[in-house]
Amino acid sequence: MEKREAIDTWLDKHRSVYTAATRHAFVVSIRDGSVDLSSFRTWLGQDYLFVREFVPFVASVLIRAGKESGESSDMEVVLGGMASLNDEIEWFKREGSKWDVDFSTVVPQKANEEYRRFLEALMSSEVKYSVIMTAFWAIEAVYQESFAHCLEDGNKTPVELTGACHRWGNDGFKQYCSSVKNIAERCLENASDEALAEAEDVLVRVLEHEVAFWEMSRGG
Ligand SMILES: Cc1ncc(CN)c(N)n1
Repeated sequence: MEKREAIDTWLDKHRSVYTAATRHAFVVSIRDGSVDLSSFRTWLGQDYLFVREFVPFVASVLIRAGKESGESSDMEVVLGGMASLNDEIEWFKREGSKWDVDFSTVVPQKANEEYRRFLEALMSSEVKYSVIMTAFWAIEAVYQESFAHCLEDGNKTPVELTGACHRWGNDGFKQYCSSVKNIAERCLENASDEALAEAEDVLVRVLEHEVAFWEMSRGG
């Protein structure tokens, strides 16, 4: 296998789960305007909790990028992601008021808890840098691909939801995801067969968690 293209090779191999994660019925319903607003509110509350758990995960990626990468630009890319998470949390708070979602009363649902436990396990120092970077890319890329789809030509996305779509569907976020992917690909190029197998497994598991997260938002 051409290691440089590991991620794209895996995406081809696991195309059905990748499509399930990036073209989920919940996302498609935003794009075609049929979205159930109570599902959107559920997603908003649950994702706010997720993002708060995601911050320590990204902090651990940042530390690893600073210590292990050998490339100073890795740390800058992750730091950019950290800065946008700060804005994201402020955005969630504004949206919570707008949609009347009181985050202090939101209880994490099973899919959210399971995703959190998965993130915690990835924060272990035992997990290889190439594996954690692959996971990090996949988590961000699913949102980028999903919400960009809601902004593509022919969309009927309700105007009050376009803010969410622009948050992850904008070109700057796409560029950031591409930078994270380049880091992951560079690491995978030099990875052992064992690390490659772990990275592929983690990639699929991220996609499965993302599908479960959308399902949960729809009340599934
Ligand atoms: C579930 C989930 N996955 C990814 C992201 C993008 N940081 C998010 N906000 N929520």
